[in-house]
Amino acid sequence: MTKTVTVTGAAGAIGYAILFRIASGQLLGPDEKIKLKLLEIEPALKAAEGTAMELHDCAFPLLDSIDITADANEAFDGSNVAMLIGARPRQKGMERADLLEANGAIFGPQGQAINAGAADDVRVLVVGNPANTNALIAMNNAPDVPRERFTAMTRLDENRAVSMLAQKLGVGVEDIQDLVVWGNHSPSMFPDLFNAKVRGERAVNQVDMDWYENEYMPAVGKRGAAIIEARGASSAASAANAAIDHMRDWALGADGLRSMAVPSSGQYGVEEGLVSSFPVRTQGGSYEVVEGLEVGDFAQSKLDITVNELKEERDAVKGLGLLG
Ligand SMILES: NC(=O)C1=CN([C@@H]2O[C@H](COP(=O)(O)OP(=O)(O)OC[C@H]3O[C@@H](n4cnc5c(N)ncnc54)[C@H](O)[C@@H]3O)[C@@H](O)[C@H]2O)C=CC1
Ligand SMILES: O=C([O-])CC(=O)C(=O)O
Repeated sequence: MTKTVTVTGAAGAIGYAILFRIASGQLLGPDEKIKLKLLEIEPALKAAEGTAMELHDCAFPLLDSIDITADANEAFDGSNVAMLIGARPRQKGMERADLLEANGAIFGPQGQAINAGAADDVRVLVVGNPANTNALIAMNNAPDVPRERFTAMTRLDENRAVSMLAQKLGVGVEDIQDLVVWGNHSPSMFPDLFNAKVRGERAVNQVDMDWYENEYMPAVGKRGAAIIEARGASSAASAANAAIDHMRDWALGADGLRSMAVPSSGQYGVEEGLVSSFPVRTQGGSYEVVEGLEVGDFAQSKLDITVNELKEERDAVKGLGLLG
């Protein structure tokens, strides 16, 4: 079988880190041939061509073809997997509303192009920030695509949370299960140690609450900023890795609870339609939000903060007329 995988922002840092992994079979497994469609803005097309040359030079047996375009309709035509990575970064002096508007101008038309031409089984992952709200915009501009096909990435936050907890407790990352991050991909996100387990035991019982709230939560939430501070550029290889994890688990299934930002149908009191990170289980090419997990007063208060932020972002883009 052959699948069409569209990658936007293909000439960017995450694009460079993800394309080789996709073409080598790490996204959809060893039996799926890949047609790559790379979407870039005009000035970056040449750089995307350079990356395509290197992809050819790897002689990946699974790589069927590479198309490069600045036309969203062409890029999403027949797309089975759409990785929306390219976005407008915040620049100096840019207000939050300007950033939302600039990204609306990208994710609105991309949603329309997905609506017009993607394959019936298209699965969309938005990585470009603000990821949850960009996914909301794309979803609202694609009325014929089932809403649950639009997701945003909080897997990097989950992976960071797992790694930091493993280091704190001196255990392996494989000893930690079901560590889910809720809400927005922003410093307000909530890494949930109440439902997470370390070697089968409740994680929250193995840490100090003061460390959890005042060290761990901010460290997970602000890890992106810490990487920018250290590297002089935002996370790229780890973001690409998380995007592969997200999409592979969705397409091929995985054990345990995972974090995915998906449109709410009202679970856990999160307003319907908001794209919020939830605990999900993936199986057979689909995911479901796992209901009935413990959400005590502490967790609820943190969830309220991050979901309120999502509502504010939603109201802002709605006010700008970006929701179709
Ligand atoms: N959700 C998450 O956990 C994470 C999200 N990010 C976000 O991912 C995005 C990409 O990051 P990088 O690759 O490091 O940025 P980058 O600036 O290196 O690359 C972005 C690329 O997108 C392209 N682009 C801009 N507008 C486009 C459009 N309309 N269509 C197609 N391509 C377009 C640019 O030309 C550029 O090549 C950023 O918004 C970043 O904040 C980064 C890390 C983690
Ligand atoms: O802050 C950024 O631009 C990058 C990001 O989302 C992260 O590393 O979590």
